[in-house]
Amino acid sequence: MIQISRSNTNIKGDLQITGSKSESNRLLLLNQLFNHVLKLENISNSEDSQLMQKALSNPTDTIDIHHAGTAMRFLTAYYSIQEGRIITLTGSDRMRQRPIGVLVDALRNLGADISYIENEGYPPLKIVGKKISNSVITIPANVSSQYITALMLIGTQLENGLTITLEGKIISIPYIQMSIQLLSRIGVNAEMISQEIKVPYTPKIEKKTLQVESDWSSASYYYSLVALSPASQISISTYYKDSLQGDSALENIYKDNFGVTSFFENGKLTLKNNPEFIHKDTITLDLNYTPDIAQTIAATCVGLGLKCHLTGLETLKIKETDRLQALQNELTKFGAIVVITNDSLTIKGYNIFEETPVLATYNDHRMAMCMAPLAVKFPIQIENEMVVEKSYPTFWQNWQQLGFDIKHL
Ligand SMILES: O=C(O)C1=C[C@@H](OP(=O)(O)O)[C@@H](O)[C@H](O)C1
Ligand SMILES: C=C(OP(=O)(O)O)C(=O)O
Repeated sequence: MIQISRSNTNIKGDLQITGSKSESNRLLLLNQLFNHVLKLENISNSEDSQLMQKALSNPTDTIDIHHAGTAMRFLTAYYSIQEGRIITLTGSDRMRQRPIGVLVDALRNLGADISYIENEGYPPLKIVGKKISNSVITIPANVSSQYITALMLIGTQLENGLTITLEGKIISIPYIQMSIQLLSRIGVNAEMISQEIKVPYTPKIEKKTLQVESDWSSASYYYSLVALSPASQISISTYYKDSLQGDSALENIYKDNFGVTSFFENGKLTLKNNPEFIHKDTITLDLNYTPDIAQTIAATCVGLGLKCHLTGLETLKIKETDRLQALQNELTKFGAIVVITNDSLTIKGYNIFEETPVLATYNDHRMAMCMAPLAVKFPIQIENEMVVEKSYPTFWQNWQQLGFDIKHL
């Protein structure tokens, strides 16, 4: 457990943030599918990307991808088409509670041989790799976009390509668009028209060097910190205004709601607080396109004592933890009156709270990181702080660089 505090809000800093784990895990898998012709720069040093890399070079028949959702979903599709390999694909206790039935059903309909080792619909899986010849599939799009990306990535290898029809509400759309754009960058002309995605069979791609942009979800913690710190200015690299990552919506969300201005110059993103900004009484946002920054935004509201009504959060229950329940539990420790439903979180007001809240992290990196900015307001304690490794292993070092006092208790 750590205690994190600081004595002033005059925060200045210049940090290098690791590559996007979403871009990295897609490109690592694509590189494997295309015989390593891609040279990948600024690959994420996150635990999830390391697990992906290790899995892809692991010749054994049992692969444990721990908490890494993208790795679990993308590798399920990948091993399904590895002819002659039989794999047990497993993960952490939490991964065994994160549903995968929608993807398994789709792959089975394409002809894959996958069975459940313990509970129907959940990892661990036994996957018998085989040649898949079907090329048309319909899949519900309202549970996780990762299932759709997983199918798109292997679609490049199917001899008739793959046409995916999306059923129902499409959630986390920017992650599907990221997959289309990355495929396009390596020369695969995938397209999405309305509820249909087409991925052409692509036997081979050209050699190419690709630079992974730094992780925008990780940038959210600096947006929050600057929002809470009147005299602050923080620069983070390497980010571009024109991003593949949906969480780059942070630029507008924090400008319009919290008075944080973003300046882009030569890959450096500088965040400045506007002390004249007049906050709304209640922040209202639909975060369906950006589920991974919901925790950050809720915590920013608490730091500023603002009410909020955040919607589009139906996927939060099946992430690293039930994030809606976890947020309610933890934000209440700051006096927030929090109401949650299946897909929303509302802060209705505040009670007085006791000093130095002790915050639980639920094996969820983002529960630790979203709370850290609140330490500019009051000292906080965070349990199991190393959960951050899942996406951002140097998080606490970076906060020390910014002048935060971090004591191990
Ligand atoms: O494709 C991806 O890289 C991701 C998609 C999103 O998941 P869902 O589609 O399950 O919302 C997001 O929350 C996750 O962190 C990464
Ligand atoms: C939901 C996340 O990751 P995953 O689903 O890949 O485990 C996340 O990083 O917030």
